[in-house]
Amino acid sequence: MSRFVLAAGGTGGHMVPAHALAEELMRRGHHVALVTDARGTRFPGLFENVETHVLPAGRLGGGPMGWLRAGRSILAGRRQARQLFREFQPAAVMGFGGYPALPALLAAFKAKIPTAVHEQNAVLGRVNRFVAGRVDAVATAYPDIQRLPSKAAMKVRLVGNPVRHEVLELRDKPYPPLDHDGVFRVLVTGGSQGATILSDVVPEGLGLLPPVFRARLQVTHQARAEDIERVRTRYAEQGIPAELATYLPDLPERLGRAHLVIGRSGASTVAELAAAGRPAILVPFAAATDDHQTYNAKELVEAGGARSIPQSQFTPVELAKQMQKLGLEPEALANAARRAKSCGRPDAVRDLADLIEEIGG
Ligand SMILES: CC(=O)N[C@H]1[C@@H](OP(=O)(O)OP(=O)(O)OC[C@H]2O[C@@H](n3ccc(=O)[nH]c3=O)[C@H](O)[C@@H]2O)O[C@H](CO)[C@@H](O)[C@@H]1O
Repeated sequence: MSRFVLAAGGTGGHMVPAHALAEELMRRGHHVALVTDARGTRFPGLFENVETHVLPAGRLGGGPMGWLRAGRSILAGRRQARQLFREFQPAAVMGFGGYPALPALLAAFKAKIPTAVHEQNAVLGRVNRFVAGRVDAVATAYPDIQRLPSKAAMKVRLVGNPVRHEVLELRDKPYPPLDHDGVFRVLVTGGSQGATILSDVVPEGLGLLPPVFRARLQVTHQARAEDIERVRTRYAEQGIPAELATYLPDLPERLGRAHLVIGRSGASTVAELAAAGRPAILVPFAAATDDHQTYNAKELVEAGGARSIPQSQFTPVELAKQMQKLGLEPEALANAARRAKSCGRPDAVRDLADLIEEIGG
């Protein structure tokens, strides 16, 4: 039995994989403490049974004054983290990105505690890039990782992104039955926030498909609250049955029934498509840092499980064209589903837990 500290910034993208690892480590009989910021304590159902420490954390950048402020709060955070480590005596510290991970990792370096980071995206994030040269291991979600400092190249361990067990269970179920003339289910999702561009383009794009195919469509579309009524009207005008929601708590179940997904390529969405094996048309969020969503989509695209359309070229005509290129026939789609599934990494949590045990051992 060992003691481990997980340090993660307060957004879902960082907290969800950290939580999955915490559960696995506790299942293995270890003690776990979480270091995060105030936002990190506001995820219902996450880390409720885990000792949680909130540290001050400064954002990097923002001009000389910004750096000064960040420097001060990082130093204060590092002091608190060192105090925590003296009491908790962790065997290893793992960071998941986000600013609150930084003071904890800096404190671990100073105390000579073994460290690792996990990167959810295909481009190393700011904090992970900053510490990559000093940590003992860099766990990645994709085989090809951008902006990795060369001195960290030897430390990389490909593990994948943990996904919810409801999604993992889809891996053992077949691609949903699809007849040449049966219902065709499309799931449209813009990530945790929804995406207006999907609302503007998808109803029109689906409306451009051949009428016999259009008649088979059944759409679930997750949209931003301000877009919902407009999108509902657009589907109704196209004669396409569509269910609209701002957030789908039962997304895994809907993913299980979907024949095709149209969505953003946030780290978790991509991991879920690969875990479940669902073909997709992806529209990477153009303003994402270092264009990381384009890189996130790359593995699925290269495997033949998805097609990616740059946001600047995402028009109804292009969507209809890419859907036809992916193939709308049951055989082509089942084939794309298999290819997507080949990118899945269902053992991500196990491999992450093995890694932290190894560096802390
Ligand atoms: C705009 C932005 O900065 N996005 C980033 C954010 O993505 P964001 O959090 O928006 O998107 P992700 O794809 O990573 O995760 C979305 C998660 O929400 C779930 N879901 C979504 C909609 C819904 O109705 N129901 C539901 O359960 C999905 O199943 C998935 O698990 O963090 C990711 C991980 O760092 C990054 O890759 C993204 O670039």
